[in-house]
Amino acid sequence: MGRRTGRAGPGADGSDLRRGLPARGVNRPNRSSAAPHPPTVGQVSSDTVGSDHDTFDVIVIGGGPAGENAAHYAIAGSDRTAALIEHELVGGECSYWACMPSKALLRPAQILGAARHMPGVEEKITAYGVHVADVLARRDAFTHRRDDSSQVLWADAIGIDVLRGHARITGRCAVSVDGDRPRTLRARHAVVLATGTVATVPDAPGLRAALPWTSRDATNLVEIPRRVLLVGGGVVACETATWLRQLGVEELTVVVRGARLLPRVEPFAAAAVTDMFGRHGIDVRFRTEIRNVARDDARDTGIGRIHGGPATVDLDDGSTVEVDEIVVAAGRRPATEGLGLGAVGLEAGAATSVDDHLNVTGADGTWLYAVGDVAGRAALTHMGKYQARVCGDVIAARAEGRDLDHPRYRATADHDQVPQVIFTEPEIASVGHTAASARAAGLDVEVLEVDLAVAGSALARDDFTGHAALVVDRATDTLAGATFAGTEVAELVHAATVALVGKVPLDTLWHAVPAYPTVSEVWLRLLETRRP
Ligand SMILES: Cc1cc2nc3c(=O)[nH]c(=O)nc-3n(C[C@H](O)[C@H](O)[C@H](O)COP(=O)(O)OP(=O)(O)OC[C@H]3O[C@@H](n4cnc5c(N)ncnc54)[C@H](O)[C@@H]3O)c2cc1C
Ligand SMILES: NC(=O)c1ccc[n+]([C@@H]2O[C@H](COP(=O)([O-])OP(=O)(O)OC[C@H]3O[C@@H](n4cnc5c(N)ncnc54)[C@H](O)[C@@H]3O)[C@@H](O)[C@H]2O)c1
Repeated sequence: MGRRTGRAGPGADGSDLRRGLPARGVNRPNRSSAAPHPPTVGQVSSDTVGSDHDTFDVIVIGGGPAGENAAHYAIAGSDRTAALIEHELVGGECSYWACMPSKALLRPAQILGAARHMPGVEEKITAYGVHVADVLARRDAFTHRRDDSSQVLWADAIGIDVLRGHARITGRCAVSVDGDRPRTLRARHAVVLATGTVATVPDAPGLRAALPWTSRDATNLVEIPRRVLLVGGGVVACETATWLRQLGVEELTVVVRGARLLPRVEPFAAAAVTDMFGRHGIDVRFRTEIRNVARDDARDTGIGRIHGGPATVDLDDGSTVEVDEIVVAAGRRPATEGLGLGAVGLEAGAATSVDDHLNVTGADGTWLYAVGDVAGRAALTHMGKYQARVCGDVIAARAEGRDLDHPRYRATADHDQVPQVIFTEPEIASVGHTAASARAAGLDVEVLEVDLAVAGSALARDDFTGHAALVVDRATDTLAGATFAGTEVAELVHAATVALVGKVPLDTLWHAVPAYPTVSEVWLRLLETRRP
């Protein structure tokens, strides 16, 4: 594809310029036959997927949410060209294997839970659980059954060339791509690493040979094992335990190396999830690791299918558990293996770090950037897309000779302003510091805490419970962090993010009056705790 002019200018986010296309994947999927069908703009042909141009203004390696947005922002409103190189599916981990399928699996049981606690509705559904086949079908609709053609269509429509194959840096501004048509590309302005992370499997004897599930199997499950051993106590492990139990896993044992679940959230929030696991009969073993795994009949039966016969797992608490599947959720490592970092003086296969312009530290000059999980900051889709927007804007500014003396050219939100929602039962929505991390960072903080019990929460559903905490920096009387743990609290966190990023003093927040009767009235209760 050659140079183009007159493209749409940058919007607030990559998604809003997918004009005329069904929003999907990391943004909003085209998920039912009722959804609009893509118009016949920019038909993708084999010529488009792999053009003959070898020089691009910008080369992005990795077509996940971060890579897509970086490419988009770097060229939007200009005649610059971009290549987006992807060795699997355009849309990345988030669209097919992580955020989208996992949240699609979790939501139906949440709705059922709400209905079960709503007089006038509960009488109709008490006896029923989720309909597993329909839940899996809805999940498949959200992941487009791992067909990325509409993502490619979007890229093509806005002037990004999608190249299929594994990319490797071969020198400054030089990238080779293997695949059907191996070629070497050159970048005029920038190369962006957006390769994400891959799941790690601990080195316990017999574990790898047992072919355990990783998060890819758990999010794309097609068979529901009756007995599962889940390894890990982080976000992936806790969300996975939630949907496995909801979908009918009968015996679920969670092996946690540390002393608690979710070590990076407020202790009260982690304790609420632990309590809920207990109530659902999930057996959580803290300070425990796998000592040995034996599985005679391990077979690669495919993603989300049970990988052979029963496995016998010896744990270092002296117990033995027999299960039908093992799920490993024990963390991830940056996808930098075989990426050629060694060719430009960086450590081959190692993690990268970046400065606030998203330039890779240790690289010679400003041509090499990293965004998303591989950048080593917050491993979250929204933060990767944010970094990508900053990175794309920086590339554009440098290409056009503009100076970078403007806040939009620095990824400052990566520092202590990161929001996250953990979609467990209860949900945990947080931004910024916990009380402990604030104190560890040297802040003098006051913590305001209340239970989530206002008219809005009582009206929302009969079993609404939760707890909220604001971490207040005494020096500025502004928020350093906020955590909400409770029923459907996800949407509460953005108000906290705005207050934190905007450095709104608490005296000013008093005048931000929450509407009645909404769950947001918890803000009033929190501020009331400070009244003399
Ligand atoms: C189970 C699970 C659930 C999650 N849920 C959430 C959630 O609810 N909310 C949230 O914010 N985050 C969530 N995350 C995290 C989220 O998935 C990541 O933060 C996000 O996918 C990172 O985007 P990325 O573009 O940096 O990388 P990725 O999405 O991993 O994309 C990287 C792409 O690069 C490609 N690639 C890698 N190396 C090469 C190469 N050498 N050549 C060509 N292509 C290459 C890969 O194939 C991939 O498509 C979840 C993660 C998991 C595992
Ligand atoms: N809703 C969301 O925002 C969401 C959902 C899923 C994942 N994510 C993000 O994806 C990233 C990856 O999440 P994750 O949960 O895979 O990683 P993680 O690093 O957060 O958690 C991994 C856990 O596994 C444990 N562990 C490691 N080795 C072990 C072993 N040998 N035995 C037992 N336990 C072991 C660790 O102690 C840790 O608690 C995180 O940044 C997370 O925030 C976000």
